[in-house]
Amino acid sequence: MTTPDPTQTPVAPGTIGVLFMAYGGPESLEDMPGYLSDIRAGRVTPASVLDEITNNYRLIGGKSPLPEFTRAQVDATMAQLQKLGRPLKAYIGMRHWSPWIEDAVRDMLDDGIQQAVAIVLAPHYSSMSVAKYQKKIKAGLEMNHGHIDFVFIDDYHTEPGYITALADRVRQGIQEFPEGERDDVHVVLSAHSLPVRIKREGDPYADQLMESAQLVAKQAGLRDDQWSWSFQSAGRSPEPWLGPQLDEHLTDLAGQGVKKVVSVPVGFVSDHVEILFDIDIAAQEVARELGMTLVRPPALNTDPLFIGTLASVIGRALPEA
Ligand SMILES: C=CC1=C(C)c2cc3[nH]c(cc4nc(cc5[nH]c(cc1n2)c(C)c5CCC(=O)O)C(CCC(=O)O)=C4C)c(C)c3C=C
Ligand SMILES: [Fe+2]
Ligand SMILES: [Fe+2]
Repeated sequence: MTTPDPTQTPVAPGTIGVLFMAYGGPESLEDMPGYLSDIRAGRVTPASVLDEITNNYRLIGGKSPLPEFTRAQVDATMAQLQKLGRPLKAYIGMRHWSPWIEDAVRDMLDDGIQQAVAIVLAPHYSSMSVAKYQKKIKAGLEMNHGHIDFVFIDDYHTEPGYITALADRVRQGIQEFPEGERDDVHVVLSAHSLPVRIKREGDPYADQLMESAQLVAKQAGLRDDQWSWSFQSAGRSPEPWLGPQLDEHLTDLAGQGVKKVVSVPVGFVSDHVEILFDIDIAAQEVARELGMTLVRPPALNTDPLFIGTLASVIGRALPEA
């Protein structure tokens, strides 16, 4: 066995780290108590909530597909970035499960990375989402007594490739209905809810979502009365969360005579429980009970336009050569 030379860094000098961060997801049902404990910041998860969420994951295959989609998105984005001819190395860090952001930062320090770009696989900024990922990077640096010059990408919610990819999804969803019925289809754009208090605190999240939604609707050529906004997947805490929630919203739409719905979540960039359970199972059931047909086109995942967006945003954030 060879002893590693401590003076030899494993990456070429000048290599820039690209840290991709995502929410993280359980790899098996046994992970659920630990995963929920991290999301709930150590607060005990009531048994009924643990059972309910574990069952939701059971219904989508017993694990989260998010880690695999994240890896595929990272590989595809790095393949695009390679064309720039710059020395880059990708790292993946999750906020709520392994591989943890703090561990990715330690790996970067071990590799001798001095400059890096950090991006969250979530296009909209909030103090309760993107800011928390960035805080974890800082914690990782402190924990390991290291320094890396990070460029933080805060948001990319108006990027043309991202908007076009979503507008394509909207059109794809509408085309699932017979030609003569398409004028009656109503599009519901949505994103993860957050507690209402973020609005009082001046958080840009809700405004950024609305900007994305308006751009998508315009690009998809929707009439103003042909689309609407809804939040989804509110957490189980007693404080008020941003609404309307998807189930209430579908009920309202049904009351207005809407029978055909296309659901496009604009805040999520890959398939995970908030889409596969909250929309494909829970919202579908509500729609069925209301006599509606609900179509949910595929998530962005490795859509080339979305991957091109990630590569372009990261490329622009790279430090000067
Ligand atoms: C913009 C903010 C959030 C995004 C995006 C988000 C994505 C996301 N969430 C889950 C799974 C769960 N989230 C849960 C709670 C929860 N989520 C957010 C915010 C975002 N989540 C908050 C503020 C909270 C509440 C935390 C708390 O302190 O209670 C939970 C726990 C159960 C619950 O409260 O519903 C789960 C599970 C995934 C998979 C996901 C994907 C990107
Ligand atoms: Fe969450
Ligand atoms: Fe959630």
